[in-house]
Amino acid sequence: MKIALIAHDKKKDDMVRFVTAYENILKEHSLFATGTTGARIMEATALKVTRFQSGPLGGDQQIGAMIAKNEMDVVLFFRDPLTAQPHEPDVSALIRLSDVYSVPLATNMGTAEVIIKGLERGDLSWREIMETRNGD
Ligand SMILES: O=C(CO)COP(=O)(O)O
Repeated sequence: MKIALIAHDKKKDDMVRFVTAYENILKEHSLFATGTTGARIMEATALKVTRFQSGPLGGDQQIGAMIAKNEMDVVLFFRDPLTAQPHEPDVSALIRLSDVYSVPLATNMGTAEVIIKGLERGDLSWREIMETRNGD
């Protein structure tokens, strides 16, 4: 599965704790991240992450483009609901596209835990089945 990992600045410590706790599950998947989030994850773990631009410089849009091509299976986006973001339109666009393509999206750690446990159990394998069918 292709998984996007994104965290606003005040949520980056939470993201590092999260990926550290679930490193064994995440290492089985292809990971993508916005620039600074990806750098923090790679500093803290042995996970390999494909990094895009930093969020304010277009990283959310790059991940959005993958969603629009149905090339992203899960988005874990630890948003900071208490701080205004200069690139709020990009954040909203990413969330909107996840809904357009029915991509499982967590915007906080509680939901991310549910998704990651579902991922481990195979609850999201329908996405791979759909990809195989669409590729026919
Ligand atoms: O701003 C972000 C998402 O909207 C995250 O970007 P960085 O990971 O580069 O900090």
